[in-house]
Amino acid sequence: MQHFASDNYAGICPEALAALQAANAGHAPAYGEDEWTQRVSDRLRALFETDCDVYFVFNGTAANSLALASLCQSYQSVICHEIAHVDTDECGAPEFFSNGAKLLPARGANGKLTVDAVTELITRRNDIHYPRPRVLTLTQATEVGTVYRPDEIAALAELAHRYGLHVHMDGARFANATASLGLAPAEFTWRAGVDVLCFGGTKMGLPVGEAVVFFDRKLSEDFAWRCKQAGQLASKMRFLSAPWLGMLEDGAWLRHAAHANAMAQRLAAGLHGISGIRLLFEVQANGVFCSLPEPVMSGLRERGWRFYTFIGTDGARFMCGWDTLPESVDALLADIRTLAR
Ligand SMILES: Cc1ncc(COP(=O)(O)O)c(C=O)c1O
Ligand SMILES: C[C@H](O)[C@H](N)C(=O)O
Repeated sequence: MQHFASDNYAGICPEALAALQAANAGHAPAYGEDEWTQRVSDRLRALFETDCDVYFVFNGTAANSLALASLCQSYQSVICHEIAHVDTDECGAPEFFSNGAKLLPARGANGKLTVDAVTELITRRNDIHYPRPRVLTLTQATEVGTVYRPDEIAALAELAHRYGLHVHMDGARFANATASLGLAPAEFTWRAGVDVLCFGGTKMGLPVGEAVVFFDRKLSEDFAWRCKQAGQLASKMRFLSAPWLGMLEDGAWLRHAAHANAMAQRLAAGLHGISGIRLLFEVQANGVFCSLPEPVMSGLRERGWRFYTFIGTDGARFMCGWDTLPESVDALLADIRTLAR
C-alpha cells in the first residue's frame, strides 16, 4: 500500500540507487575528498550556471539550521512565514544552532511571504531591545504546496538586501518547484537574489541527504567546520553525494518531480465535485491540501491510509512522491468518494 503522508515515505529511485552502487567501489578518501563529491559539486555548479560552494548534510533540518546559523548572529533574527518548517517542524534547531537567533514569523496568503508583511517586520522597530532582522527565509515549494514565481522571489530578495538581510531558500521540495515552473534553476535562485539554497535530496528520491548551495560564497567560509561540530560531516561522504549524480546526469530529478506533481494534479482533479470536500490551496507542486469531513478522515484512517493534518493551518495534506502510482491515487479517491456519500 502506498501512503500520502509524506514524499519521504518513498524508497530510493533507481537512478540514485544505481549511482550509489557504482560508488561502492573499493576505497575512497573520506570526508568529501572523494571523486564523487567533487563530480556532483561540479555538476551542481553547471546546473546553477555559477561558481557556488556545495556541501552535503544528512537531512533538511540540519541543512536549514546550519545554513541559517551561518547567516546571522545569535542576537539577530530570521524572518520566516508563520507556517515555515524552520519554525513549526524543526524542534527549535535553527534557534539552537544559531545560539539563539529569533525567528520572526510573518503572515501571508497561500503559504507565501509578501513584501508588505516582511517590510513591516523589518521596519517595526530599530531599538536596542529588538533582535535586528538579518535573514529572510522562504520555502520553495512552500509547506502548503504552492510555488513562488521568480518575480515574487526577486521582490522579496531586493527588499531583504536593501535592508542588509541575507536570503535563504528552504528547497526541501526544490525539484518539485523546478518541475512546476519549467524554468532554469538559476532564474529563481541566485539570479532572483537567493544567497543560500538548501536543495532537498531525500524527498526527490535519494536515500538520504541534502545539498547546501552557497551562491554568495563569502557566506560559506566556516560552514564546513559548522557542519563538523554539528555532527553533519559524513566520513563516507561519497554515499551521500554519489546518488545525486544518478539524479542529475540525465534529468531524472526533474522527471520524478514532474511525475509526483502530476499525481497531485490527478488527485486534485478527482476530488473536485465530491460533496463536503474543498481544496485549501492551488495545487502547484506535489502536495494536495483539502478540507475533509471528520467521518471521512477517520474512515480513511480505519482503511489504513496515513496522511498528516498538522501542516499548514487546517485540513488534510496528501503528498505524492516520485513513485506514487496512479492506481494508488485512484484507490484513495475511491475510498474518499465512498466515505463522503
Ligand atoms: C519544507 C520542509 N523543509 C525542511 C524539511 C526538513 O527535512 P528533514 O525531515 O529531512 O529534516 C522538511 C521535511 O520534510 C520540509 O517539508
Ligand atoms: C512535516 C515533516 O517534518 C516533513 N517535513 C514532511 O513534510 O513530511
